[in-house]
Parts: sequence; C-alpha cells; structure tokens
Amino acid sequence: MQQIKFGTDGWRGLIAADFTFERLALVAAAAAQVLKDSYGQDTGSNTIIVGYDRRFMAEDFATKTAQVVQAAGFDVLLSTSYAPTPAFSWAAKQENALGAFVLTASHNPGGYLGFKVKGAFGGSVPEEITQQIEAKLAQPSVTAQTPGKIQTYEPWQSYCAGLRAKVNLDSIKELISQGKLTVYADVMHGAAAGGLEKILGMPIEELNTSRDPLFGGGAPEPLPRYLSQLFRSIRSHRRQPGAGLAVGLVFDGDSDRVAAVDGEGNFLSSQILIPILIEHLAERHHFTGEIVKTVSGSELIPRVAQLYGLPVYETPIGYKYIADRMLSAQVLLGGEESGGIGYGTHIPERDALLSALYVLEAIAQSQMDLSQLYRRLQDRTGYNAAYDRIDLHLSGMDVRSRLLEQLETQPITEIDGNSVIDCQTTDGYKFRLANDSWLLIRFSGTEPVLRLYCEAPTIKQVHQTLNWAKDWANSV
Ligand SMILES: O=P(O)(O)OC[C@H]1O[C@H](O)[C@H](O)[C@@H](O)[C@@H]1O
Repeated sequence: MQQIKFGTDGWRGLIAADFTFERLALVAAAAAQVLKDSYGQDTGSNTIIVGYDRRFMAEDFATKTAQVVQAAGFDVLLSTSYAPTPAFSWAAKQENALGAFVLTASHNPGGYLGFKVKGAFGGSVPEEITQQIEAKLAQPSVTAQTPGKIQTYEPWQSYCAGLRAKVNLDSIKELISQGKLTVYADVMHGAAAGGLEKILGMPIEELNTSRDPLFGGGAPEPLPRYLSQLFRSIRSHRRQPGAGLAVGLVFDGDSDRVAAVDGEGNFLSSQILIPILIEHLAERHHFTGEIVKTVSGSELIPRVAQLYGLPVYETPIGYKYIADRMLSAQVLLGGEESGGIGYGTHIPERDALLSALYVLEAIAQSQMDLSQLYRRLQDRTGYNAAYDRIDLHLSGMDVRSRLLEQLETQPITEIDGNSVIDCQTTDGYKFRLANDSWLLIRFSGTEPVLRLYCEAPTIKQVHQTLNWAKDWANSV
C-alpha cells in the first residue's frame, strides 16, 4: 500500500488498493479540520461542499466523505450529481464555504480515484495546506459531540449561470442554429457530459457521453491518441457538401483541462489555444492584466502577449502556482501546457467549459476556423514552431536519482549537434538551443515518469531533439 501523499493536485490512488473507504475517512477528517483552521476565521463558515465526478463508485466515496465530515461536526453540502471540478470550486466561493472536497482522479485511467481539496477562495489549496493535512493523518480523528448537517446541493445551476454571464452566447447560438458552425464536444465519458448543452440551451454533437468508468480502455486525458472518434467526426463533417465551420472541443475526466480539434482536423493543445484565447480576450473583450504561464508553455504565448502590451509571469509546473499568482496579481489568463486554463474574470482555477465557451466566441465573432486564427497569429508574431512531449516510464526511484545526478554533475552543453545557450532550472532543466528551440527535461510530480518537452521550428526537429533526449535518458 502506498503512503497517503498529496501530489500536484490532490491525493490519488488505485481503487481498493490505496484508495479505500478507510483511508478516505482519515483524509477527509484531517482535511476538514485543516480547512477550518485555514479559512474558518475569514469565512465564519462551518460548511464543506462535497462533489464528485463519474468514476467507479465516485458518489459512494462522496457519501462516505460527507458522513465523516458531518461526524467531525461540520455541515455538508453534498452534490446531487457529478459535475466538473471547477463547478465545485465555484460553489465553495459562491456558498462562502470553508472549501470543497472533490472525489475525482481527473485525467488518470479508470483504476484510480482521488481527493482534491479546494479552498474558500475557489481554487486548489496551496502546498502548506496539503502538508498540514498529511501531518494530521498520524493523529487520531476527532469525533464532534454534535454532528453537523448534511444537505443536498445541485451544482450545475449556479455554475452554468456564472459561465453564461461571461460570454456572448447569442453570437455562438446564432451561428449554430443557422448551420454555419457545428460543435463537437468530446467529454471523454467524464464530468463535462451535458455541460455545453446546459449552458447553450441547445443541442450540440456530444461524443463519448455515456458513463464508462473504464474510459473505453484508455484515460480521459485530452491527448490525440484518445480522440479517434472526434477526428473521424470532423473528417466526415468536412466531406459534407457546403459544410460550414466545425470545431471539436475536448474535456478531460473532471473538466478542468481542455484541448481542441480545428475544422481541418488538426489537434490543438493548450499550447496553441492559450495564444488564440489571449488574442480573443485582449482584442475583442479588451481585457488587460498579466499572462501567467509555466516553464513548459509555448514561446508563442509571450509573443502574443507582447502584441497587446501584456506582462508575462512564469511559474513552475502545477496550476497551484498559477492560482497563487491569480490571488495576488491582476491576471487576465493563466494557463499550462497540460490543458489547464483559468481566467481573472472567474475563479483562480482551470475551467475547461469556460475555455470552450471563449473558443466558441472567438470562432463566432471572427467567423474563422481555429486553423485560420492560429495561422494569423503565426503571421502577426512571425513565430512558427512545432511542439511535442513524450513521457518516459521510470522503472524505479534509483533511475530518477541517477538521472538527476547526471544532470547536476555533467551539465549538457550540446543537444543533437546544437549548442546549449542557456539552462533554466525553475522546474526541471530547460535548455535553450542555438537553433531557436528548447528542450525541457523534468520529472512528473504526479506519476513515475520523466517528461521531455520540446518546441522547435519544425516537427522534424522536435522529434529529433526528443529522440536525442530519450536516448540520453536511456543511456544514463
Ligand atoms: O507534470 P506533472 O507534475 O505530472 O503535472 C501535471 C499536471 O498535474 C495535475 O493535473 C496538476 O493539477 C497540473 O497543474 C499539472 O500540470
């Protein structure tokens, strides 16, 4: 059995092996107490929201959580259905609660469940708080003399109303109802199911809608290898005579990560969506504020920010760092490579449905396909680059130590024949190369993998550099 440890966002574990009712009870009781100590004074609240996604027995684990939290003397608002994680972060803030516990393992495969802790401010709690929770696990749980109350909570209504208020839905709905735009939403069997239709109030083409706790044998992660049905749908749309614009929007298992497929059938990760969204929000909404990116974010992000005179702030990888910045500075948008994008107009939290709505608004108001919007940005900035990432599975912690030692003691000065001109160590090792490219070598904080990220002028160069890095890692 693995030790209970909070990773980049929450505690995750294999159902029945690590993630059991018994261990969940310990974590929930400790986390409730820590939320009270951290946010009790400011909120004057004694309430915790408990939400869940569509994973195997997620609602049962949520009910167990609610019972434990109630027994510890807290009032609970227990969700009446699955909903996106950001809906529960939103609820924590709207209901002036101490925070929210969300039973979700996000984009991980079906064998996993997890416990995310959101604070009263409406986002993931910082590391100090998860460390306090871990420290409390060793102490015996307190049972209050007077248990709290459990009430039910409908999570969609307030959340959808909040999102509707942020976008011009009419322009989107008009285009859809005139047959000029077809919207495909791949909800990957996850918690975004039904979301866009609820917000738009009209049918769209939703894929992988059914609840499938095994996620079709894959994982609910917005990566091209899991999106074959979406690619097929867009291809067959293109073959229809007089087909209008089309877009595929992709949501991970708990709807905090987003990706898209353009009308030409190209996959657009958040590396491309973030620049498109910055342009849209700065150009058409006239929003200002800082752009927050992580070290793995595309170089196109600062180039587009520069077009609008927007300052850029860079953090290590993990949305918690972006959320922290959103709490202390005026941020327009904070986004990361893995698909999480959040907005200063909303909560300090990634929100895939809001991102999808802004993408739809950009298409509706420009009447352009995402591929055209991307190409135009490349022209405007003069920056054309390709990007990819590979994850290498590590056989054990000793491999990790060996690689780290190698990186520290034998600095890399040349990569596949290109000299290294700079090495940044904010998070992992980021090498800038003489041929206008960069390679980031970094250990994941959530899985036993070494991540290799690369951006270079052509996809061929990207793959050459990644192959070099793979060989380097395998040779150590
Ligand atoms: O690369 P990793 O350390 O595995 O992190 C990958 C991702 O994990 C979680 O989903 C975090 O909430 C994200 O902020 C982070 O980007």
